[in-house]
Amino acid sequence: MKAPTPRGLALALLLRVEMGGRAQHLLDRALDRLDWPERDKAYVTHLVYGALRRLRLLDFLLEPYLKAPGKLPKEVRWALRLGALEWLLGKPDHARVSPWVEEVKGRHPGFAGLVNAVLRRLRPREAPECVRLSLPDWLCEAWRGFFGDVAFAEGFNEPAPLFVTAYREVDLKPGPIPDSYVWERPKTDFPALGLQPQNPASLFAAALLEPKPGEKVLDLCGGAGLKAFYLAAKGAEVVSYDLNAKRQEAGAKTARRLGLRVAYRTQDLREPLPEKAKKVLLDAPCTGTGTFRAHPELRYRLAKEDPKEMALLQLQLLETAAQATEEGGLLVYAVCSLTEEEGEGVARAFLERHPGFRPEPFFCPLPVLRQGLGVYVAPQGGLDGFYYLRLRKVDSRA
Ligand SMILES: C[S@@+](CC[C@H](N)C(=O)[O-])C[C@H]1O[C@@H](n2cnc3c(N)ncnc32)[C@H](O)[C@@H]1O
Repeated sequence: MKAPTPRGLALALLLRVEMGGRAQHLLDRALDRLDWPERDKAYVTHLVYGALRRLRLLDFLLEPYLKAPGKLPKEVRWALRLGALEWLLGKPDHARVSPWVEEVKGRHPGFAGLVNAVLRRLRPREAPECVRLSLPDWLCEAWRGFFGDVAFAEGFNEPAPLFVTAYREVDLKPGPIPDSYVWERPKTDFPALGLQPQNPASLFAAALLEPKPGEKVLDLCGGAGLKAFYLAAKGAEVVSYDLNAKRQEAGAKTARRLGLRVAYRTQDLREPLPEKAKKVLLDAPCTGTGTFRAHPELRYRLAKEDPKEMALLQLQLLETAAQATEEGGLLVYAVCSLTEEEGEGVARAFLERHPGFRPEPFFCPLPVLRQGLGVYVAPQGGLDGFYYLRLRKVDSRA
């Protein structure tokens, strides 16, 4: 069988994303197995992420030249989108058109002429803002209403630096908060170097608990325990709870490799916990609208009702977290989402029912998109969008 070209691999991966796969996972798996030069791997990544991040805009640019784009063979449609992406990014015709025509010739020869003609005819076209940002209209409008402006979403289209949290002394470029660094080499066996890939906005949720040596901390919805690693490294005694035992097993392995002690317990957190602590972190499941940079396909899969539905689960989990917080203690609620419902909406509903908790102010060293009861972090400079609410339990009777 003919070895795939980087363009051919990008086409194949995009077809799999269209069938429901996750781009990041598919790319990692495919590229790990290939001994291609880094340049070629980076090109595949650039094409896959680029096409998904600008999908609505690419379809808008192609629209005047295609009668029924939905009826084209899927590979032809992706080849057109990728050719349009390279046009948008300023690649000259001679380096852009014939390579995509060749890819199509090998798969659907009858469409090679069409691809050639369309890619040569592309012209600038003024797109509405939500199309330019490749956001679904419902989310774009909700963001415009809540944040006043949606321009921040352009941050999702920036290339993502790879951030790592360091559990050893390292000589790397510092990230935007302590313990966070930028990894500028090819991916590697990170735990062997005392490193854990982690977005600084995610790390900051754990830092907000200000963990002290010997303190007991509950890490709720801890998943593999990425935030638990940080808390344990600061000397806290961490118990990490999650529903997903498989994720926890993988986390326990990484914790051992990093030389950190984390206790894992598997439980559905809609049920009360058997223990309490002065410090509790709830990193709740969410719609992930702050992670469109790393997961560009997610935006096309969400429905308008999802944030509201997710907020109901988040409130239930926050109830468990509140009960597990000792009087005088700190409770941090975090989500990697930027919707009103999952952030301020949850905060308002929770505080109405729990007058014994009050928001505990904090300084946010990351770019702030909006501040209310909690803080929304802007997805800028490679940061994921996040919402944090820090609460103090002042009276356990109320
Ligand atoms: C945002 S992720 C957590 C990421 C993790 N804290 C980290 O830093 O890597 C949300 C987690 O909530 C867990 N989860 C969802 N519903 C749950 C439930 N009812 N009870 C316990 N965990 C749940 C998921 O398994 C997932 O690991």
